[in-house]
Amino acid sequence: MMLEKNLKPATVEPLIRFDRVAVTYGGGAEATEALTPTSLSVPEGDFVALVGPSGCGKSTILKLAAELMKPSAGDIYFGGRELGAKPVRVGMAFQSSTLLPWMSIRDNVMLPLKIVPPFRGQWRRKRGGEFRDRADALLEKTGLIDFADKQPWQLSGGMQQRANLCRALIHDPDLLLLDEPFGALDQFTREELWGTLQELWMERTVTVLLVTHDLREAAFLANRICVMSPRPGRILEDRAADFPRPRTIDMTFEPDFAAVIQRLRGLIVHSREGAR
Ligand SMILES: Nc1ncnc2c1ncn2[C@@H]1O[C@H](COP(=O)(O)OP(=O)(O)OP(=O)(O)O)[C@@H](O)[C@H]1O
Repeated sequence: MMLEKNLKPATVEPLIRFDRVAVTYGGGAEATEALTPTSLSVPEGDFVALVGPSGCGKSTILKLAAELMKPSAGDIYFGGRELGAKPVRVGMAFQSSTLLPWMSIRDNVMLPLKIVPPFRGQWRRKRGGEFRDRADALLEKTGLIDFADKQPWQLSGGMQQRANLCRALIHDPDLLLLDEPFGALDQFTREELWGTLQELWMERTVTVLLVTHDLREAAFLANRICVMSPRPGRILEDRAADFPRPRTIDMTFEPDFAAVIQRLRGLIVHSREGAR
Protein backbone atom coordinates (compact mmCIF):
# COMPACT_ATOMS: atom_id res chain seq x y z
CA MET A 1 0.00 0.00 0.00
CA MET A 2 1.38 3.40 -0.96
CA LEU A 3 1.42 6.35 1.38
CA GLU A 4 -0.72 9.43 0.91
CA LYS A 5 1.36 12.30 -0.40
CA ASN A 6 1.82 15.41 1.68
CA LEU A 7 1.57 18.65 -0.24
CA LYS A 8 3.61 21.57 0.99
CA PRO A 9 1.58 24.08 3.06
CA ALA A 10 -0.22 26.78 1.07
CA THR A 11 2.09 29.45 2.50
CA VAL A 12 5.03 28.08 0.47
CA GLU A 13 5.56 29.85 -2.87
CA PRO A 14 3.66 27.77 -5.48
CA LEU A 15 5.80 25.85 -7.96
CA ILE A 16 3.99 27.64 -10.75
CA ARG A 17 1.68 30.62 -10.62
CA PHE A 18 -0.21 32.30 -13.44
CA ASP A 19 -1.20 35.83 -12.55
CA ARG A 20 -3.90 37.22 -14.87
CA VAL A 21 -2.27 35.61 -17.88
CA ALA A 22 -3.80 36.27 -21.30
CA VAL A 23 -2.79 34.97 -24.73
CA THR A 24 -3.73 36.26 -28.17
CA TYR A 25 -2.30 34.44 -31.16
CA GLY A 26 -1.53 36.52 -34.26
CA GLY A 27 -2.57 40.12 -34.78
CA GLY A 28 -4.99 42.40 -36.60
CA ALA A 29 -7.87 40.70 -38.37
CA GLU A 30 -6.14 37.33 -37.84
CA ALA A 31 -5.90 37.69 -34.03
CA THR A 32 -7.25 34.77 -31.97
CA GLU A 33 -7.84 35.43 -28.32
CA ALA A 34 -7.03 32.05 -26.74
CA LEU A 35 -6.94 32.93 -23.03
CA THR A 36 -8.60 35.82 -21.22
CA PRO A 37 -6.88 36.90 -18.00
CA THR A 38 -6.53 33.66 -16.10
CA SER A 39 -4.96 33.00 -12.71
CA LEU A 40 -3.85 29.60 -11.46
CA SER A 41 -1.60 28.66 -8.61
CA VAL A 42 -0.15 25.15 -8.33
CA PRO A 43 1.73 24.17 -5.17
CA GLU A 44 4.69 21.82 -5.31
CA GLY A 45 3.63 18.18 -5.54
CA ASP A 46 0.06 18.90 -6.65
CA PHE A 47 -1.69 17.13 -9.54
CA VAL A 48 -3.95 19.46 -11.52
CA ALA A 49 -6.10 18.46 -14.50
CA LEU A 50 -7.30 21.01 -17.08
CA VAL A 51 -10.54 20.07 -18.82
CA GLY A 52 -12.84 21.99 -21.12
CA PRO A 53 -14.22 22.24 -24.64
CA SER A 54 -11.96 21.88 -27.63
CA GLY A 55 -9.97 25.03 -28.39
CA CYS A 56 -10.44 26.60 -24.93
CA GLY A 57 -6.72 27.10 -24.35
CA LYS A 58 -5.68 24.01 -22.36
CA SER A 59 -2.60 23.28 -24.47
CA THR A 60 -1.79 26.98 -24.48
CA ILE A 61 -1.50 26.84 -20.68
CA LEU A 62 0.92 23.90 -20.98
CA LYS A 63 2.99 25.73 -23.61
CA LEU A 64 3.22 28.72 -21.27
CA ALA A 65 4.24 26.46 -18.38
CA ALA A 66 6.92 24.86 -20.58
CA GLU A 67 8.15 28.35 -21.53
CA LEU A 68 7.60 27.49 -25.19
CA MET A 69 5.80 30.82 -25.53
CA LYS A 70 5.25 34.01 -23.57
CA PRO A 71 1.90 35.42 -22.46
CA SER A 72 0.48 38.47 -24.22
CA ALA A 73 -0.37 39.90 -20.79
CA GLY A 74 0.09 38.94 -17.15
CA ASP A 75 2.95 37.15 -15.40
CA ILE A 76 4.03 33.60 -14.77
CA TYR A 77 6.15 32.76 -11.72
CA PHE A 78 8.11 29.52 -11.47
CA GLY A 79 9.03 28.51 -7.94
CA GLY A 80 9.36 32.18 -7.07
CA ARG A 81 12.01 32.48 -9.74
CA GLU A 82 11.52 36.20 -10.03
CA LEU A 83 13.13 36.23 -6.58
CA GLY A 84 16.15 34.25 -7.83
CA ALA A 85 15.03 30.79 -6.69
CA LYS A 86 16.12 27.62 -8.50
CA PRO A 87 15.02 27.07 -12.10
CA VAL A 88 12.21 24.60 -12.63
CA ARG A 89 13.07 21.38 -14.48
CA VAL A 90 10.27 20.27 -16.82
CA GLY A 91 9.26 16.86 -18.24
CA MET A 92 6.70 16.51 -21.01
CA ALA A 93 4.58 13.82 -22.65
CA PHE A 94 2.03 14.21 -25.42
CA GLN A 95 -0.56 12.08 -27.18
CA SER A 96 2.00 10.93 -29.72
CA SER A 97 4.84 9.18 -27.92
CA THR A 98 7.56 10.91 -30.03
CA LEU A 99 10.09 8.16 -29.27
CA LEU A 100 13.02 8.29 -31.69
CA PRO A 101 12.58 5.29 -34.01
CA TRP A 102 16.27 4.53 -34.49
CA MET A 103 17.01 4.26 -30.76
CA SER A 104 16.29 1.44 -28.34
CA ILE A 105 13.66 2.01 -25.66
CA ARG A 106 16.40 2.35 -23.02
CA ASP A 107 18.29 4.94 -25.07
CA ASN A 108 15.07 6.86 -25.69
CA VAL A 109 14.35 6.90 -21.95
CA MET A 110 17.90 8.07 -21.15
CA LEU A 111 17.79 10.88 -23.72
CA PRO A 112 16.92 13.75 -21.33
CA LEU A 113 20.00 12.86 -19.26
CA LYS A 114 22.11 13.65 -22.32
CA ILE A 115 20.44 17.03 -22.78
CA VAL A 116 19.28 18.46 -19.44
CA PRO A 117 21.69 20.03 -16.93
CA PRO A 118 23.18 19.00 -14.55
CA PHE A 119 23.01 15.47 -16.01
CA ARG A 120 24.44 16.31 -19.45
CA GLY A 121 27.83 17.20 -17.94
CA GLN A 122 28.00 13.66 -16.50
CA TRP A 123 26.70 11.88 -19.60
CA ARG A 124 29.96 10.39 -20.88
CA ARG A 125 30.93 9.10 -17.45
CA LYS A 126 27.55 7.71 -16.37
CA ARG A 127 25.66 6.57 -19.45
CA GLY A 128 26.91 2.99 -19.17
CA GLY A 129 26.43 2.82 -15.38
CA GLU A 130 24.38 5.03 -13.12
CA PHE A 131 22.19 6.53 -15.87
CA ARG A 132 21.53 3.12 -17.36
CA ASP A 133 20.54 1.81 -13.91
CA ARG A 134 18.25 4.78 -13.49
CA ALA A 135 16.51 4.06 -16.80
CA ASP A 136 16.27 0.36 -16.04
CA ALA A 137 14.68 1.06 -12.64
CA LEU A 138 11.94 3.07 -14.35
CA LEU A 139 11.51 0.45 -17.08
CA GLU A 140 11.24 -2.24 -14.41
CA LYS A 141 8.67 -0.20 -12.50
CA THR A 142 6.52 0.26 -15.61
CA GLY A 143 6.81 -3.36 -16.79
CA LEU A 144 9.05 -2.60 -19.77
CA ILE A 145 12.40 -3.96 -18.65
CA ASP A 146 12.20 -6.95 -21.03
CA PHE A 147 11.73 -4.50 -23.90
CA ALA A 148 14.62 -2.17 -23.02
CA ASP A 149 16.67 -3.20 -26.06
CA LYS A 150 13.75 -3.18 -28.52
CA GLN A 151 13.01 -0.38 -30.97
CA PRO A 152 9.83 1.68 -30.40
CA TRP A 153 8.02 0.10 -33.38
CA GLN A 154 8.31 -3.30 -31.72
CA LEU A 155 6.10 -2.12 -28.82
CA SER A 156 2.32 -1.64 -28.63
CA GLY A 157 0.88 1.89 -28.34
CA GLY A 158 0.33 1.44 -24.60
CA MET A 159 3.91 0.27 -24.07
CA GLN A 160 5.22 3.21 -26.09
CA GLN A 161 3.31 5.55 -23.82
CA ARG A 162 4.79 3.83 -20.76
CA ALA A 163 8.24 4.45 -22.24
CA ASN A 164 7.21 8.02 -22.96
CA LEU A 165 6.29 8.52 -19.28
CA CYS A 166 9.64 7.02 -18.23
CA ARG A 167 11.44 9.46 -20.52
CA ALA A 168 9.44 12.39 -19.14
CA LEU A 169 10.44 11.44 -15.58
CA ILE A 170 14.04 10.17 -15.93
CA HIS A 171 15.59 13.55 -15.09
CA ASP A 172 13.43 14.00 -11.96
CA PRO A 173 11.50 17.01 -13.26
CA ASP A 174 9.89 19.43 -10.83
CA LEU A 175 7.01 19.89 -13.25
CA LEU A 176 5.47 17.21 -15.47
CA LEU A 177 3.32 18.50 -18.36
CA LEU A 178 1.00 15.94 -19.92
CA ASP A 179 -1.10 16.80 -22.97
CA GLU A 180 -3.65 14.05 -23.65
CA PRO A 181 -0.95 11.42 -23.03
CA PHE A 182 -3.40 8.50 -23.23
CA GLY A 183 -5.76 10.01 -25.82
CA ALA A 184 -4.85 7.57 -28.58
CA LEU A 185 -5.15 4.42 -26.46
CA ASP A 186 -8.07 2.03 -26.04
CA GLN A 187 -10.07 2.30 -22.81
CA PHE A 188 -8.50 -0.70 -21.03
CA THR A 189 -4.91 0.28 -21.83
CA ARG A 190 -5.70 3.81 -20.80
CA GLU A 191 -7.03 2.67 -17.42
CA GLU A 192 -3.90 0.56 -16.85
CA LEU A 193 -1.76 3.60 -17.55
CA TRP A 194 -3.76 5.72 -15.10
CA GLY A 195 -2.63 3.26 -12.42
CA THR A 196 0.98 3.46 -13.58
CA LEU A 197 0.97 7.26 -13.64
CA GLN A 198 -0.70 7.49 -10.22
CA GLU A 199 1.97 5.20 -8.77
CA LEU A 200 4.84 7.15 -10.35
CA TRP A 201 3.40 10.42 -9.07
CA MET A 202 2.83 9.10 -5.55
CA GLU A 203 6.47 8.06 -5.26
CA ARG A 204 7.81 11.45 -6.31
CA THR A 205 7.49 15.13 -5.47
CA VAL A 206 6.75 15.96 -9.09
CA THR A 207 4.01 18.53 -9.75
CA VAL A 208 1.71 17.55 -12.63
CA LEU A 209 -0.39 19.58 -15.06
CA LEU A 210 -2.55 17.23 -17.14
CA VAL A 211 -4.67 18.24 -20.13
CA THR A 212 -7.38 15.74 -20.92
CA HIS A 213 -10.78 15.43 -22.59
CA ASP A 214 -11.58 12.42 -20.45
CA LEU A 215 -13.37 13.54 -17.28
CA ARG A 216 -13.00 10.11 -15.65
CA GLU A 217 -9.27 10.31 -16.28
CA ALA A 218 -9.13 13.78 -14.72
CA ALA A 219 -11.03 12.69 -11.60
CA PHE A 220 -9.04 9.45 -11.27
CA LEU A 221 -5.64 11.11 -11.50
CA ALA A 222 -5.86 14.68 -10.26
CA ASN A 223 -6.13 16.35 -6.86
CA ARG A 224 -7.72 19.36 -8.50
CA ILE A 225 -9.73 19.75 -11.67
CA CYS A 226 -9.87 23.10 -13.44
CA VAL A 227 -12.81 23.43 -15.82
CA MET A 228 -12.25 25.95 -18.58
CA SER A 229 -14.76 28.01 -20.53
CA PRO A 230 -14.97 27.93 -24.34
CA ARG A 231 -12.47 30.18 -26.13
CA PRO A 232 -11.31 32.67 -25.05
CA GLY A 233 -10.60 30.35 -22.15
CA ARG A 234 -10.63 31.07 -18.45
CA ILE A 235 -10.99 28.83 -15.43
CA LEU A 236 -14.69 28.52 -14.59
CA GLU A 237 -14.24 26.20 -11.66
CA ASP A 238 -11.25 24.89 -9.75
CA ARG A 239 -12.48 21.97 -7.66
CA ALA A 240 -10.81 19.37 -5.46
CA ALA A 241 -10.98 15.69 -6.40
CA ASP A 242 -10.21 14.36 -2.96
CA PHE A 243 -10.85 10.65 -3.35
CA PRO A 244 -8.48 8.56 -1.22
CA ARG A 245 -5.35 7.14 -2.84
CA PRO A 246 -4.34 4.89 -4.31
CA ARG A 247 -7.46 5.16 -6.44
CA THR A 248 -8.82 2.14 -8.24
CA ILE A 249 -10.86 1.73 -11.42
CA ASP A 250 -13.72 0.30 -9.33
CA MET A 251 -13.87 3.59 -7.41
CA THR A 252 -14.69 5.39 -10.64
CA PHE A 253 -18.05 3.60 -10.74
CA GLU A 254 -19.08 4.63 -7.22
CA PRO A 255 -21.81 7.28 -6.76
CA ASP A 256 -19.61 10.06 -5.32
CA PHE A 257 -17.15 9.69 -8.20
CA ALA A 258 -19.96 9.60 -10.76
CA ALA A 259 -21.42 12.76 -9.17
CA VAL A 260 -18.14 14.62 -9.73
CA ILE A 261 -18.06 13.56 -13.39
CA GLN A 262 -21.67 14.59 -13.85
CA ARG A 263 -20.98 18.01 -12.32
CA LEU A 264 -17.92 18.54 -14.55
CA ARG A 265 -19.82 17.43 -17.62
CA GLY A 266 -22.74 19.73 -16.76
CA LEU A 267 -20.39 22.71 -16.42
CA ILE A 268 -18.76 22.07 -19.79
CA VAL A 269 -22.05 21.44 -21.62
CA HIS A 270 -23.60 24.55 -20.07
CA SER A 271 -20.60 26.73 -20.96
CA ARG A 272 -20.62 25.45 -24.56
CA GLU A 273 -24.31 26.24 -24.88
CA GLY A 274 -23.71 29.71 -23.43
CA ALA A 275 -20.98 30.35 -26.01
CA ARG A 276 -23.23 29.58 -29.00
N1 LIG B 1 -0.21 29.15 -33.15
C1 LIG B 1 -1.50 29.49 -33.17
N2 LIG B 1 -1.94 30.46 -34.01
C2 LIG B 1 -3.23 30.83 -34.02
N3 LIG B 1 -4.19 30.29 -33.24
C3 LIG B 1 -3.80 29.32 -32.40
C4 LIG B 1 -2.44 28.87 -32.32
N4 LIG B 1 -2.36 27.89 -31.38
C5 LIG B 1 -3.61 27.75 -30.91
N5 LIG B 1 -4.47 28.59 -31.51
C6 LIG B 1 -5.90 28.75 -31.22
O1 LIG B 1 -6.03 29.11 -29.86
C7 LIG B 1 -7.12 28.41 -29.27
C8 LIG B 1 -6.63 27.61 -28.08
O2 LIG B 1 -5.79 26.56 -28.56
P1 LIG B 1 -5.31 25.36 -27.63
O3 LIG B 1 -4.56 24.42 -28.49
O4 LIG B 1 -4.65 25.90 -26.43
O5 LIG B 1 -6.74 24.74 -27.18
P2 LIG B 1 -7.06 23.33 -26.50
O6 LIG B 1 -8.05 23.63 -25.42
O7 LIG B 1 -5.82 22.66 -26.08
O8 LIG B 1 -7.75 22.58 -27.70
P3 LIG B 1 -8.00 21.02 -27.95
O9 LIG B 1 -8.76 20.54 -26.77
O10 LIG B 1 -8.84 20.97 -29.20
O11 LIG B 1 -6.66 20.38 -28.10
C9 LIG B 1 -7.73 27.56 -30.36
O12 LIG B 1 -8.85 28.23 -30.91
C10 LIG B 1 -6.65 27.42 -31.39
O13 LIG B 1 -7.16 27.28 -32.69
